[in-house]
Amino acid sequence: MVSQKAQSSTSTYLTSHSLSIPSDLSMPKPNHPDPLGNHNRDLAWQIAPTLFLSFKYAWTGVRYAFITQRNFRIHTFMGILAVGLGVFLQLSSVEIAVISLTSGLVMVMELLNTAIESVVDLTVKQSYHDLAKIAKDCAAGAVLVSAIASLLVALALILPPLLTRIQSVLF
Ligand SMILES: Nc1ncnc2c1ncn2[C@@H]1O[C@H](COP(=O)(O)OP(=O)(O)OP(=O)(O)O)[C@@H](O)[C@H]1O
Repeated sequence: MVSQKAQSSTSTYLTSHSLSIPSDLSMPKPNHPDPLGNHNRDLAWQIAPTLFLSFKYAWTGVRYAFITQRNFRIHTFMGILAVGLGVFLQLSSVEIAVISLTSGLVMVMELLNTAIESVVDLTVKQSYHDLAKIAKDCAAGAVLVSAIASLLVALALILPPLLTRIQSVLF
């Protein structure tokens, strides 16, 4: 049921961006030779020929996650808020770096979670499989653990100076 919802948002995204899923994913199409001469990518449908295109595809992935994944949007907003508060409260550069790292880690985990969900859906389609459940639950667990760690870091570094600032304004 939830998978159907995820698949429908993926389909909407693909349709609105004039993209489609290749009908025969099992057939390798080695008509895009690896420009670096690596021979370990024979199964890849396409290999980005330039560094610029690699960045473009990576950005497309971030955009896809932002558009289709509500949790990714929430984590992005929370990360911006945490770093913004750090700057506003004039935390040290090391403290802001730690907040940025942990906030970024949650977004990275959310991107990997989205990637794993897509590969699982691609593999098992709409059928139930215990291993699909384990893969999705563990990927979601990774996001949860990183979010808790990020929250603890934010509480430890932001809350004390924030409370001091609020007290100084009120009293
Ligand atoms: N094919 C499947 N087989 C078994 N269980 C599945 C399958 N698809 C989904 N599930 C179960 O449903 C849960 C929710 O699936 P979904 O695809 O929405 O992942 P999610 O991690 O909750 O997504 P999101 O991160 O977008 O909230 C999974 O964590 C898993 O327990």
